[in-house]
Amino acid sequence: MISAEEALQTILKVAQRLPPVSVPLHDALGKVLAEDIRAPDPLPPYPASVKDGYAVIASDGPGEYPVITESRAGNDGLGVTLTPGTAAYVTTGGPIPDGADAVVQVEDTRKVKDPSGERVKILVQTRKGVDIRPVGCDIEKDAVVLKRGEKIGVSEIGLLATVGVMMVKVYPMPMIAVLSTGDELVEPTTGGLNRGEIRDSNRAMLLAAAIQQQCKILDLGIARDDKEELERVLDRAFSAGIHILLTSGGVSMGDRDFVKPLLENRGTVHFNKVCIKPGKPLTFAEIQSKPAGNIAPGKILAFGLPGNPVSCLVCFHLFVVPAIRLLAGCANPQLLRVQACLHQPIKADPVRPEYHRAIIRWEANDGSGNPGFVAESTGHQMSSRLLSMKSANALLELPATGSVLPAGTSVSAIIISDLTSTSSSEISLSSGLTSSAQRNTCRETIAGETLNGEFRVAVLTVSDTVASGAGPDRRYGIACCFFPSFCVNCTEAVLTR
Ligand SMILES: Nc1nc2c(c(=O)[nH]1)N[C@H]1C(S)=C(S)[C@@H](COP(=O)(O)OP(=O)(O)OC[C@H]3O[C@@H](n4cnc5c(N)ncnc54)[C@H](O)[C@@H]3O)O[C@H]1N2
Ligand code: MOO
Repeated sequence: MISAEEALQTILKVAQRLPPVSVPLHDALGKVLAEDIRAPDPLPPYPASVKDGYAVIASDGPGEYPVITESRAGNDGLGVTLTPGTAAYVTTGGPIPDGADAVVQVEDTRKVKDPSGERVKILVQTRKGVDIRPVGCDIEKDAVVLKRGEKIGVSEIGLLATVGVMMVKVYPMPMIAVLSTGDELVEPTTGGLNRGEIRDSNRAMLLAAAIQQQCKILDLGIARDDKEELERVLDRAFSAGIHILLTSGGVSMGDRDFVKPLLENRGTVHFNKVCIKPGKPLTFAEIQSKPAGNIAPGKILAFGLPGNPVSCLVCFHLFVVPAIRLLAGCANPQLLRVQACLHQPIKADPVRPEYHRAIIRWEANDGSGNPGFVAESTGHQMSSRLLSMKSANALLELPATGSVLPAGTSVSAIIISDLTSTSSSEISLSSGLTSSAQRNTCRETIAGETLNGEFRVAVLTVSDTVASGAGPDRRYGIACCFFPSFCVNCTEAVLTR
């Protein structure tokens, strides 16, 4: 049996980045950039005011001056040059008129009533350059603002909008096909179960896990423990343009465990047992797909996941997630690890390194007197008990010592989900709320319409500079914050002036 590390290295050696594609800015969120992005122009493109106030000539000093122009955006004040003894009104981000070399914020000035024209009293002495953003001070012309291999998050979307990139070259997310195998399996919609039947949980779970990783999915349903049926379903999947195949069940020692022999027959099986608990019978194969219709041939990574639901999901996290990341262009496909102190004693397995399901949260005192992560076991760890996976956000890596690790022991924890949902601050805050229903449901009335359990966010850019085309609009970045998948609702919610 190979180790988890050897298994992962084998998978990562076989996996290859998918060829890049160009996608609209909206679809780039969460993907990995396949090109360097340069700024075509400097930001700001003109010397811009940092404050609402008055552009002045610093050496003029305090005193009363005529306001000869206003510069708010675009062409305002164009062609007007400040001469000694004059000032210009400017707003934050507005272009600094020629001749001016400093800005005095409005709080340090007083408007002077004068029927012959607008005048201002400058109350303070300023210095050359104060409250002016020189050309290119945020981004220099031709600077590389984003590099190939960087993941596109919300701020990266803002940067792409800033430099005017609306079609982005990215690595696509893989297409994953999911098949459950087993004569005992029935659809989750089945009401009463007959003897020997269980509802198929793995397929719904794996499809959800693939969606969570932003992958495209193909649901292959349930295949009976029948060699011909399995061959039929899988051969169809192999020519459907998929990049990853996930089967669950039928990889152990049963007389009808047909998945392994079929993968052997169709491609190269790299390993079929890993020394881990749970997940021992994990099988990994490489299949070369044949061209079909307009689908080009390619390499398919086939994972024969164990049927036990926990083993199946743990293997997905440990091996499939890094493979997805590599295919999707991630420079570092490895999983995130942190150290966490055990909340209670845990007995380690004597033979196989264990991936113990736990909920970790940040505590002001992790037991050592210092702040840190504390890991609480999800209870009984049998690989059929899916409840041991519920709410788990980490897999504790316990070496196969067979001994009891006392409470307070610091162990490595692989992060498998968002940590924010179990932060200790949230727990103490929510205890002050009257009911969980109040916490989870947003009731809002907009123009007489009641929206239950759904937020609608409208994003509007209010800026003369942006409206005149003189500055970049970063509303895409804000919309992405609210809608991680930048869905259709989002684009509907983005308004322009
Ligand atoms: N003689 C041996 N038997 C077993 C060994 C072994 O080394 N020698 N390994 C055990 C380990 S470890 C695991 S894990 C399981 C994995 O077996 P399979 O991958 O062949 O899976 P099945 O036998 O088909 O099913 C196992 C278990 O999981 C349930 N299951 C299967 N698919 C689903 C599904 N889609 N949704 C919900 N539950 C599912 C199934 O009913 C079984 O209870 O093998 C051990 N045996
Ligand atoms: O490896 Mo199995 O997944 O222990 O139950």
